[in-house]
Amino acid sequence: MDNKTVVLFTTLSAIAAITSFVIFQSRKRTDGPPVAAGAFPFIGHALEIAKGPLEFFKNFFADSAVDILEINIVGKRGYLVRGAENARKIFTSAQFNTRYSPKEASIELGEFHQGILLNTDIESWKYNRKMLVENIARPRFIRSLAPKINSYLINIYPLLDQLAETKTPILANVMFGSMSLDVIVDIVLTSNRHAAESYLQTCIDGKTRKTDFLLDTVKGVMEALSFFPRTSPLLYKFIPSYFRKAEELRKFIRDFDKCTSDLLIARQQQQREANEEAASEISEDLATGLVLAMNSAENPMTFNNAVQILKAAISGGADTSSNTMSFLLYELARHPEISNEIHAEVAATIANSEDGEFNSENIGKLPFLEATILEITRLYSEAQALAREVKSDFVLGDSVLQKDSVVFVWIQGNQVSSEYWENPTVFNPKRFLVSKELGGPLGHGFAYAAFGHGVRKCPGETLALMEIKLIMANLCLRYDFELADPNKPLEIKPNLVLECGDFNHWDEWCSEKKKKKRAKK
Ligand code: HEM
Repeated sequence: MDNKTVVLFTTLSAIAAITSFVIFQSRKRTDGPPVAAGAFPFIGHALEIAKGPLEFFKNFFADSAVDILEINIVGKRGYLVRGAENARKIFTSAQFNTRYSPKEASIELGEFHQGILLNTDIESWKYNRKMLVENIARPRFIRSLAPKINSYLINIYPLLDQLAETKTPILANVMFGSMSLDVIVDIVLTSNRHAAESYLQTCIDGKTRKTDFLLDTVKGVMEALSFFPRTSPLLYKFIPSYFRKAEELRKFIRDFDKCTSDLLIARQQQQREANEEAASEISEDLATGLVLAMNSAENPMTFNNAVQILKAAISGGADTSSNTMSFLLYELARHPEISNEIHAEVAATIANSEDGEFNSENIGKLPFLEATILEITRLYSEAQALAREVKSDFVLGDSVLQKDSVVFVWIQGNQVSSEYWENPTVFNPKRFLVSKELGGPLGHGFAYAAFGHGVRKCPGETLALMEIKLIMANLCLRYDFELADPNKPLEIKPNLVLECGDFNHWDEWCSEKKKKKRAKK
């Protein structure tokens, strides 16, 4: 074992597991930009089990002399790996095409040999992923987003205007949570939900927010995706509180299955009944693409596959985009100079647009906004570490990752490491304006991998970047943001994805006066 590799064996006794999980449940990060891992299957488990030596873990990774940390949990060998070069080697090797997920967890989540995210069966994963990508990453599909999102936002502005007028605080994470689910459901199903409108209306009326079945279900599913892979089955089989939690989460999984199945059945019915003209009108979304694939004469897609793909798109696309926009808004509220620069860029672009709207062309001409979005995904990476199975012995630096182990690439560690970034914890979008032609994810080198890389990289990356750009361009054009309580620390919850907590938010939208001044410019 060389000096770049440290071995730490943690023996998992039942007591340690129980203690660690209680700690896991109760821990919330409240400090600034996150620096430690805590998300994605298993890594949270690993770190929480080692709660005692947690500082020890952190220190290893703060010390750039340590690149590979070996751990042993429940008899499974694992490695936590940092460093851009190590990330490159793992992401670009053909053997790392399976994300690790304990079998019991995959079964609980309905992802065992089906689905996309935690599917370890290569054949069905490849098929489902290909069908998803063929639908949601097509240039035509991406182009169709601008009019959809513009018309969705039209109903939101009058409400935001009222809130700005009265300086009523709203919760950004609730607004973006609702908005991003509304948008993804519209994108995949052309179905109009109005959850964000309804939330903003309750803020105006001073009432309590109504519950939203789909939003709560998707949130529950995200929690289940975090809970089952991290929790020993011994706990949720035999300890009453865990048993109850597991039952509660299973209900969300069943509800989500039922809900997506019903939506697909409805779309099949709609497709059957529609005449040709009407059918072509609803053919731009994912659900229709799936129904067409099910009807295909050659190798038709099964209903189950279609449901899995729909579920992957809705669950994969809701929380990630929502948290990213919430973190972005938080930083914009703290950095008005950046918010103003984005405003100037979007205002100049819109001034040249004939209809005064963003479209698939002019939205591509916002380099500063794009850089700001990448910077926020660097500082607040939705996935903290990416897990891959090691299928055969793999030489990494001076070490050998052993066959049948699991390796976690600590992307957040790389993304805030001073080895790769100047003033790494400072929010500075300008660093993404300079193309260093470093290769790797989005051309910014392997120290940045917020959407992953390689065969398992995020299939929704283009869609997400377009969606966030459209929403943020429109909001930055119209409003300024301010924190209700600038002294309140940002609450970050490392669940499956990095969740943005409440930050009693932007109470002051731009005043009428400021809006008019901006409009004149
Ligand atoms: C800001 C938004 C988003 C972020 C930061 C994000 C990030 C990620 C990351 C880091 C991964 C793991 C990649 C890897 O292991 O190499 C992933 C996987 C995935 N994402 Fe996203 N994502 C976002 C939006 C979306 C959207 C909009 C969709 C769907 C429409 C989506 C669907 C998926 C799916 C299905 C996977 C699993 C892919 C596989 O295992 O083959 N994501 N995402």
